[in-house]
Amino acid sequence: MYTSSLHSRHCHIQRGAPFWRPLGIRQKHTRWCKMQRFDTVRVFAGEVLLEVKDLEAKVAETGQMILRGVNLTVREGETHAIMGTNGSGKSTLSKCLVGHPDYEVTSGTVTYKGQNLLDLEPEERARAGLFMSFQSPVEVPGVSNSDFLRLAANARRKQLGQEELGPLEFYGYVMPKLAALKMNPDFLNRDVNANFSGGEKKRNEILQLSVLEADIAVLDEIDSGLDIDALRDVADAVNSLKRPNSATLMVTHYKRLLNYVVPEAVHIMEAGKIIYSGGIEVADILEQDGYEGIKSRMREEASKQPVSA
Ligand SMILES: Nc1ncnc2c1ncn2[C@@H]1O[C@H](COP(=O)(O)OP(=O)(O)OP(=O)(O)O)[C@@H](O)[C@H]1O
Repeated sequence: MYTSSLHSRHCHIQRGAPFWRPLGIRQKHTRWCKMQRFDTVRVFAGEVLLEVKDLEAKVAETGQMILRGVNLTVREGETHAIMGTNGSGKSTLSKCLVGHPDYEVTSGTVTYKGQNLLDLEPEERARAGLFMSFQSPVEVPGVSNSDFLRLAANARRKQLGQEELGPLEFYGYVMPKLAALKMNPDFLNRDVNANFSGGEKKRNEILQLSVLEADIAVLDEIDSGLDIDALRDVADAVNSLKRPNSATLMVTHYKRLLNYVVPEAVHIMEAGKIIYSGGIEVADILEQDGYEGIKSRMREEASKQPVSA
């Protein structure tokens, strides 16, 4: 267990708890925690990895506005889940983060490890440790998975100042990763995603994440189309790839993924904005009462807010 998760337990504040308990693990974090009034969102010590502020974006071709002011802060060691109705903009947000050319950011900022992410080309973002798994990964006939993965891994290693891997060295590097993901080594010889089943494509996405050793993994519906065993394998793999200084941002419709990859924060998107955030209980409300349950919780909380003079 790493420090941040240990600390998160100490920092898990229940509504009505009389006082903060001094924690003494990391003074800086303690001070930061004391400034916050969190309910059940767990708080971590890590530095801010990704900060999205007032992000607005449109479809480049049609000009249709999709994101209408997204705010999100992700710290090292955290896992966040983004949920929301179909068409609310979850995938668009993910794709804007990786610089997908279909979208144009019209205002707002995205800071990643202190630098302006929006200034970077998509491949620079990937080399800097930002990874996105797509809902429908593309097939690349004629390019073997091993060549593709080795090229991607070497680009990232170069960025990190590490030695590039030759074909044999790469084999030694990737085999334990395949084993950890319970993937057949045949995956390496097949063309990228070509004729892969839906579940195989999802596993292949996670293999890419594992090979790239990304610092922030944006996983768009990584659970869709998986049977229960595959869901567990993929979730185990995602958990095993977490590091104290990395973070995971998962888009999902279903609580079942969050039973395995437990997030510190769950955000609800609607009409291009995050309208509500909380802890895992948000996913529970959604599962039990749907989006009306979230709205009713929002109304309840609003009614408890003191009316300003
Ligand atoms: N490239 C595009 N061209 C045209 N419209 C788009 C494009 N990308 C997204 N949209 C539109 O933007 C809206 C948001 O789409 P997005 O895929 O981000 O939603 P989502 O929340 O991920 O939905 P789902 O849960 O169904 O995957 C939708 O109305 C969609 O039709």
